[in-house]
Amino acid sequence: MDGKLETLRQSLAAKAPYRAGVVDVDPKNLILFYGKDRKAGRIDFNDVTSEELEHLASTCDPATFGVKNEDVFDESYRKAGKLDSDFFASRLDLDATKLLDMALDDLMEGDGDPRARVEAEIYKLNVYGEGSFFKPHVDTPRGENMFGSLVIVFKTPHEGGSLIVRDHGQEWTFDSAGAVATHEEPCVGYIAFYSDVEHEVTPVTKGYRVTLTYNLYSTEKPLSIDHPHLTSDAEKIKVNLQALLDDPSFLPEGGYLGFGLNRYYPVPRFDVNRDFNTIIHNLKGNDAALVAACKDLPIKAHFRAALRTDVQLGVYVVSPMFDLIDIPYHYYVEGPLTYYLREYFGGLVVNPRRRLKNSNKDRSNGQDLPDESSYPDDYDDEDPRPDIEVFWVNRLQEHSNQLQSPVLCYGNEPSWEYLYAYICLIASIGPYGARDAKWDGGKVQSQ
Ligand SMILES: O=C(O)CCC(=O)C(=O)O
Ligand SMILES: [Fe+2]
Repeated sequence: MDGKLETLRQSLAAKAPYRAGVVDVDPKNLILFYGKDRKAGRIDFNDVTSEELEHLASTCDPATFGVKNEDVFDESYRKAGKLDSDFFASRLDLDATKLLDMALDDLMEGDGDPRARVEAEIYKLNVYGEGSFFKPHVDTPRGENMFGSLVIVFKTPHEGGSLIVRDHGQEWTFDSAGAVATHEEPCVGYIAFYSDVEHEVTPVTKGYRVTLTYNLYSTEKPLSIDHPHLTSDAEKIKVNLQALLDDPSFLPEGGYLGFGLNRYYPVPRFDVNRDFNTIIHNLKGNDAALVAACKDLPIKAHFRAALRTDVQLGVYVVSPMFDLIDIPYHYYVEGPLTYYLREYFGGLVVNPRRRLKNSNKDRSNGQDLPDESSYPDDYDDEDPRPDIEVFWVNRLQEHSNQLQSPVLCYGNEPSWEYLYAYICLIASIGPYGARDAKWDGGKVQSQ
């Protein structure tokens, strides 16, 4: 059973969250117009002088960024020039370059033409002179369907200004300056990444780095999850999950499986009755593959937010959108948060950590989210009994107790409308031999 579980876990692991490269561009498309008054400037990136780049840089405003809902100017965090989209027009034709087709093939899961499901909206022009940079941040979500960001780097003489992307403890560096410098033909560098991924721009050490940023939205046509044509990743997950379900020693009486999703999803901040199941249309990468696999198996799965309300006591899974950050202070002083989550927000206690009676000693060996499902007789009566026991197939992320991780507070735009929620998938399975059982999640409403 352990071997099968490990194989399944491996197939669920997050894939690289970005795609970068260089594409040939028709030289006619490398023209940029810009200006904030009646007299517009024009730059031809096929043959650009440093005086022209200096003029473009001097037309820019100092770039600000968002810390929570405040627009902040702080050159120790972000030093760059920017132009809002009203003040420039690029002749670059994204579709003609085919770069989105290449990038999205990897980033989107599901059948059909990924390009047809994505809209790219021009966002800003940035100019990084010598000593400019942007420290680690996560792009601010501007809608539930925003799933990615795209940065285009023009071929100008410059050094430094690499994009570093960090995800699930891994780090990747894209030296866009080097990549465009060594490409003979007229070209641009590009990097597309999921917008919930942490990234930074290292200091430019020479010349001017000019970029265009785009927001990537998924359009009306989501992946056809109801009749999924399983991609090879989804097929792998399905086969591995099936093997586990076919094992008589795995949850012989049936129960709940929990899957921590790999990515964060934007949810409207103020909609407390949010049904998380709408994220199904915007799933990214292996999260989409997992859901497609579940749809193809006798598994009833539902999205929930997981909040670790008290490090000692375990996890609450709440149904509607719930903004932990905005919980009034008196909730904490008048009673345990768990009570409110349970009474008012449809929260369920999941696998509280075990403590010995009359002792604060933690029996779970420091494991935050224990997999075992037995409750011993010496269970501390003051700890809440679980509403449901969940077998976590893969562990929830470290920061699952916060709907926003610290780095998520640094965005590229102040916004309080959407926030990235950490969502998990809770699935019910029947006993061995009859896995096709009905969802029976206690207070969890089936959708
Ligand atoms: O200009 C770049 O390379 C990236 C800029 C960025 O990360 C942003 O504007 O959010
Ligand atoms: Fe960014």
